[in-house]
Amino acid sequence: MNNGKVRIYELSKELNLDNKDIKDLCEKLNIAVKSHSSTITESQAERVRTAATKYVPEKTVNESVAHEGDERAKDKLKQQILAIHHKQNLPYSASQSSRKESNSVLAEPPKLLAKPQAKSSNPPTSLSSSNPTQSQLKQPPKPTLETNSPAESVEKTVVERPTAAKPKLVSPPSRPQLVKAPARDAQKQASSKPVAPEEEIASPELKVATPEKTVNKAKAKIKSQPSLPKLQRPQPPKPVDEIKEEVAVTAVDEEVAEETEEFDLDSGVKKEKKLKLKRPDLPRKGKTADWEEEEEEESLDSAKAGKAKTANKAKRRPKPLVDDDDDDFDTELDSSLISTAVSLATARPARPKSLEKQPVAATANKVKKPTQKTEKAAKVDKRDRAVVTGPPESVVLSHNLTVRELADLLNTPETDIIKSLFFKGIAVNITQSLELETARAVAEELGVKVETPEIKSAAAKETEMLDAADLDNLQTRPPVVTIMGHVDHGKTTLLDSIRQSKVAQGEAGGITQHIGAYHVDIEHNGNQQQIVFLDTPGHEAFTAMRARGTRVTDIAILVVAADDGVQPQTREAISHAKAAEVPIIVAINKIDKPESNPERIKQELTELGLVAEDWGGDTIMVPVSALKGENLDNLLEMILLVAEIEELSANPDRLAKGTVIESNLDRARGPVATLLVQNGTLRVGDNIVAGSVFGKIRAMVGDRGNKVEAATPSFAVEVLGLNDVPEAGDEFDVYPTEKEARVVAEARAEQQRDSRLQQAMSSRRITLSSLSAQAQEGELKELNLILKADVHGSVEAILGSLQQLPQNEVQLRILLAAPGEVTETDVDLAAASGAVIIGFNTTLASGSRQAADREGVDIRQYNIIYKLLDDIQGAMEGLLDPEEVEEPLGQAQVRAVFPVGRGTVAGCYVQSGKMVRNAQMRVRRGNAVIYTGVMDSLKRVKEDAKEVNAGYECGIGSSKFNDWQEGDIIEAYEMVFKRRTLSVN
Ligand SMILES: Nc1nc2c(ncn2[C@@H]2O[C@H](COP(=O)(O)OP(=O)(O)OP(=O)(O)O)[C@@H](O)[C@H]2O)c(=O)[nH]1
Repeated sequence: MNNGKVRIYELSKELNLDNKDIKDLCEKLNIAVKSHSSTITESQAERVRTAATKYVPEKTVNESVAHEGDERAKDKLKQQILAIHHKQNLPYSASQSSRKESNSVLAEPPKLLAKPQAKSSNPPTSLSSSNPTQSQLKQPPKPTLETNSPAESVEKTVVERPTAAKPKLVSPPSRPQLVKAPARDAQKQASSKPVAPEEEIASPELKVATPEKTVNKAKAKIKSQPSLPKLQRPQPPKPVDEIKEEVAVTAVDEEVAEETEEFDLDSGVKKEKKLKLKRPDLPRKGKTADWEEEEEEESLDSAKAGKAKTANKAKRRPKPLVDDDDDDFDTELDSSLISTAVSLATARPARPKSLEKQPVAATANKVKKPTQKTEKAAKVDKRDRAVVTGPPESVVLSHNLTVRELADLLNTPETDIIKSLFFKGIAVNITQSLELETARAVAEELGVKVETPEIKSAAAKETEMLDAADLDNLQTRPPVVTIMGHVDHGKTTLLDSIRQSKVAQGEAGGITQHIGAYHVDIEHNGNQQQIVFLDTPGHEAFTAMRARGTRVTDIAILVVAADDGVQPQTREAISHAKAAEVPIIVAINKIDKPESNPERIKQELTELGLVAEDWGGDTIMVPVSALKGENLDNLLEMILLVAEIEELSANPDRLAKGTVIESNLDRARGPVATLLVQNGTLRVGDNIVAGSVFGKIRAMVGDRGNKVEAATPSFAVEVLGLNDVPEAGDEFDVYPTEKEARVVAEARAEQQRDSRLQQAMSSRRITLSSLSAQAQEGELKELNLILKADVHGSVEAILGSLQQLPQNEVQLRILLAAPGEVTETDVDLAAASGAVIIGFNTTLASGSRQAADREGVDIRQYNIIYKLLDDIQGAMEGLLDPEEVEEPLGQAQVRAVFPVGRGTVAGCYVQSGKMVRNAQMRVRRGNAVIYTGVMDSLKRVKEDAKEVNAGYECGIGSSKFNDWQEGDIIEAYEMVFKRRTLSVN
């Protein structure tokens, strides 16, 4: 209804008659109408309604509907015919014209294809069921909803599987899930949104190939499945204002119309209004002006439809939805309708991946080249949507994704993302994969909050080392044990004691610096058994390494000093072991000390969930003295006992695989790595790939410096022959042939290079851009560093610690961090970038010292991490601008005021400190400061004085202040510059 005017087609629906019938009636009643979209007055409409009660429509039943053989409601058929007529008309004629126009015959079928889907997805049951009006209303104005619609359309299509009986080709797909989630919430609600499985999305492609077949299939399916149209009812309405706005901008015309129709169908309310949004589906002759423009477009579109119906649609899309009943939008119904449109617009990403799987794309494949028009139209479409919707508030990023996927996720045109990356110095194309960090940077730049799924503890065992094939040939293997615990609780001493050697004595600063692996032979139950110990460092900076140690370990020994109790790293060790689901044995150490209190330790551990066996729990706790070697046998017994329970096994008769425990570049021997064999047997001559490093094992060295020919499961060996230094923590595999191994290594190296480059570029650019504002304000300082250390583990640990330093005012830039000697190249880099070189436990290659002297490069060498960190922090503080602070000098009281010339002088008594000529002074009267300025003159008796100390009288004057009063207090002070320390805020 519309300003007292009624359109013919509205009336036809209202009266459940064909437009033609209404036109006939009008003719009989002498009411002039041109077409179904013509309007008549309400009174004329009333006459038509009256006449219609007696009117018997001359209807011919369309064959295609007749096929359906649904004789249940003949009057319904009328509507169905109408619907089918419309539905098929458009695509058919479009494809016809396309055939005539071009050879791209395949361009059209997708629409047919899309239709059956759309149909099937929508609630057609209602069409064939009891409500004729509904069936009529269900006819979609255009079948091309999917053609240029992105993912959601596809999803929707798939989700809403064919359910109904007949008019499947007609019904537009409904989008209940889209309606639910207005744009910004779309991402958040992703989980609740039905997602079409890939294969289902792909199904349209298959159908494209054989449209008729598909249609038949769809029909068959539809017939066999009674449907539930009600389930697809549009969801909660959106605020009207918002709706209006979005509709006006996006003009999601046809989709809106279709949605509207569906809503009408289901709700049975306000159908006229919605129908107005709908494109009329009858042949258009003598249309009213309202329709002419669109009609014209449509004919044009039809003429080119063979290329892409989507193009037509997209072309029309920007056109605002102008209808004479705009003012009707404030109805509840229309709100719902628009909310559908909004969801479509917002939930639809710019160009979803799934778009490729849609009919059009599928067709494009066949036609070789998709029509430019389609693409262009799709772009226009995207732009429109982007304008309207914008990115969501937050997204969840869990893995690398392509530019296109990111664009989808962020609801942002791909071009914007490409542009953003370009400005970060990263040139990408739409299909290029982006690192998680890069994607995060882009998202954050768009103001989108990025959430990452909880990061799995580094300690978690990630890879199963056993394959199914190994199960037939499993043999017991020694347990791999990690000793963990707080600094100085006696880990190294314990291991040392067990090994009967003095490992602890050789350590710099008394701290274990990197993982070592040691084998211990023990007699157990009359058999010689072995335990492999991984010695992990205790300093908290080595958390990452400790986590890694846990990842390869079978049993964790938690050392707790009985005289110290549970400490932060004790807790941390427990959480690592728990994350890796590794059984824990507690060694309560230092029981030889008089102040030791094992029971207190048990109590503290109970609070952390480790309850001793003798306290009724299931955690084995063994009191030991590592220093005195007390009770160590018991501890080892317990380890073997737990190992037995764990049934540790591996298959030694296969090519080895395992984990790199440690690695470094040895000047004499080249890259060296300590490998823990976790399955199979590692042999000299094996072709190995560790991470992305290829190697042919030249030699293997055991933990006692002995040459080893083969290393069976659970054994750790140092290997030589790698062509580079692998990363500690990398897994390694042996390949049957060198060629195979090389190919794998090269592929991985390539991948890593790309990823590193991208990461480096993005982080660098991001740092620069995010810091540029501060730099402009002169607040930002940078300290460039080059870090060289003995092994990877140390590099990681130092980097981890450096990250902890506050960097809000001075930014640390690590230009290079790698294991190895400090080389001349490092010096060159430092000279070029004004960096300081930090060497940790490493030496200087020949020539680098001279180069450093020549270039004026500072090389600092350390072997204790605390010292290194202190120095770096000091250097950073040195870069801070000194702080200007007030330093009080003294206080004086005005006892008398003397006129001198034109001014006055205050006769004072210095109460504390001293008064200093030309110092700053503050004059207080009561609580108020009445003057702040410089003490221009200071006299002692009548003589000028530089300073007057406490307990003396003096005269104080200022050229700018004469208003002295008895009782005033003068505070003298000076401003001094003080070196600042780094603060967290
Ligand atoms: N009295 C006594 N002292 C011990 C015992 N075990 C270790 N210590 C002493 O405790 C100190 C630290 O021992 P370490 O073995 O270096 O401790 P750690 O846990 O390996 O230390 P980090 O490597 O720094 O993590 C040394 O002085 C040891 O002699 C023990 O059972 N009894």
